[in-house]
Amino acid sequence: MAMEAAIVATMPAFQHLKRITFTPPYLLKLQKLQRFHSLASLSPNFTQEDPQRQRLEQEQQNQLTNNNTTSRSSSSTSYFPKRGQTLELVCESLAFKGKGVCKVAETGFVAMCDRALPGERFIGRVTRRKGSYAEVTKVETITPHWDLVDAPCEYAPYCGGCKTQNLSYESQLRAKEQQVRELTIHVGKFSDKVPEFCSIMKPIVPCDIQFHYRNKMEFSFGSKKWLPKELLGEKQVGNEKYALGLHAPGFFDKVLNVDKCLLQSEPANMVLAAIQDCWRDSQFGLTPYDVHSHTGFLKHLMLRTGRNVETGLLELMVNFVTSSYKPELLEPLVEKISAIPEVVSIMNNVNTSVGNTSVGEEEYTLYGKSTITEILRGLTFQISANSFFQTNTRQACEAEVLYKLIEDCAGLRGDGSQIVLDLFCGTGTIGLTLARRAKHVYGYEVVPQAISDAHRNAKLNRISNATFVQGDLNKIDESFGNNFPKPDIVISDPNRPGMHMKLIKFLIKLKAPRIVYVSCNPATCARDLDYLCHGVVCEREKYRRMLKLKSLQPVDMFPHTPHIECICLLELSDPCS
Ligand SMILES: C[S@@+](CC[C@H](N)C(=O)[O-])C[C@H]1O[C@@H](n2cnc3c(N)ncnc32)[C@H](O)[C@@H]1O
Repeated sequence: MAMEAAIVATMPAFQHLKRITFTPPYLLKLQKLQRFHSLASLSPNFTQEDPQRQRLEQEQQNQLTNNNTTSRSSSSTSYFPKRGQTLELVCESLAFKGKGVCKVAETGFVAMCDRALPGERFIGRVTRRKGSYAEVTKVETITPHWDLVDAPCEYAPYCGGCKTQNLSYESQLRAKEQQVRELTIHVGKFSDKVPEFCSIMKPIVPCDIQFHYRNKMEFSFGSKKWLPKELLGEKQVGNEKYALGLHAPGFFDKVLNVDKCLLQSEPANMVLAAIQDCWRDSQFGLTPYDVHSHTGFLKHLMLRTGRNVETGLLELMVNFVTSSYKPELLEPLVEKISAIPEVVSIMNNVNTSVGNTSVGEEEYTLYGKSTITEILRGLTFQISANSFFQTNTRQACEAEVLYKLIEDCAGLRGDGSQIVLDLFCGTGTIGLTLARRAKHVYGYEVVPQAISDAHRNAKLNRISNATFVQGDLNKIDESFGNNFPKPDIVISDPNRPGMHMKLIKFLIKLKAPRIVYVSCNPATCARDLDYLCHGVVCEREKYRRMLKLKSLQPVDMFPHTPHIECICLLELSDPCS
């Protein structure tokens, strides 16, 4: 096995990649016409040349175009509004990243608009052409969307996090379910005309609490405060233009200052308020990092909430990401926040790069311990600053919805005879919860800290039948698989870009009886399901269909945001092959 210790997951280009399935001539024509236009980037991790991304973008574009042409007159094909033109639009549904899919009433012309919600009639201004549709910004609402509710958060109209807070929760769920269904049909190429489709597509599982569910929030320090239009004329002097909060949508260099976030825990809000109260005080000499001049000290503030295993009470990790190691500068902040009883850990990640990442090259403990704990399906997990842990405590840990569904899909017999391969294992949460019923679990993950956490978590829970290996699953070679026995069950839980073609090829060739694909991006999920279930041709080799989609279960892990989690069960179509 040649797994490299590279930390950065990249998506190298694939030459020779094409689908086995037949493309009808009208689509080929359409694709030719649209070759130079592409849909909004799905993920910053994709490179421009990546055929996997290009194909997904093309499919999504076709999806929009196809849906569009079936419900409108032919006049729209020649119609294209100019940049800057205003249009009266009606939003019909929500698409990827929560953008509203909107139409011009007379022509059926499609425009995508951020923050447009289903049912809303509005005036939009064309900002750019994207293939066969336009991107617009909202100028004025004529009639509001259906199922309008008051957004409890004062920042909701501006903040990029909660885009649908003023849409009733039932409507949010409907929109998410519809989006998963559409992507599965149009990108995943699964027919909704076959009788089994209804039993495959499960209704979305709601989250029974819609606020204070996030156990991790990352805020940015910025040298330019983002202001709403009505306050733009106000003069800001000295440190008043500094901000700590969330990036305003579309502005990498402007930060919306926030004093609290309704998605995080109350103690996390206390910490945020305490820092807001003093960090601009000129006597401390603290400066936010400026993304243009690359000067300044404070980059990010990460707040993680866990639970004390003995008492069940909340415990908090505060992580300052700075551009250099100067602990004396952080001392006044450390003194203030360590007085909050829930704060058990204050960390400092030092990141000297000019990039925006919050993972430091060096990590220091400024106060207390270097990890916090959480309880999940009866096991204790220690989580360090940079390790992944499911962000919705309620759905993952308290109500145990997500992990119970994964366990049910894995369907382990429980006689201790089966091998589990846990791809993208993070701190080992899925693998360790399954280890109790398995013979052995093999986990793979790129972040070294997460692998140390996984080892520590196995030990902590007295689990000895689990092996965790650090490596980049985007860079596997032919020898991957030689170091573990053939698995009976594969769990794959990648982050938003989905699986690399190398891994997809490996999984098709592996012929494991069961794959549980856990995804936080229904677009890349649909693409990967298509590859796994319908086959691909890659580097002139054919990888034929081997797997059958048995169930697809959306779970709402992120109320008020556009994100959707899905658990998919795939089984070998012919176990004897
Ligand atoms: C969605 S998380 C899932 C973690 C874990 N399964 C859980 O439920 O806690 C995705 C994980 O994949 C890891 N990852 C991302 N890219 C990777 C790559 N190229 N190779 C291996 N692991 C990767 C991330 O560090 C992260 O821990």
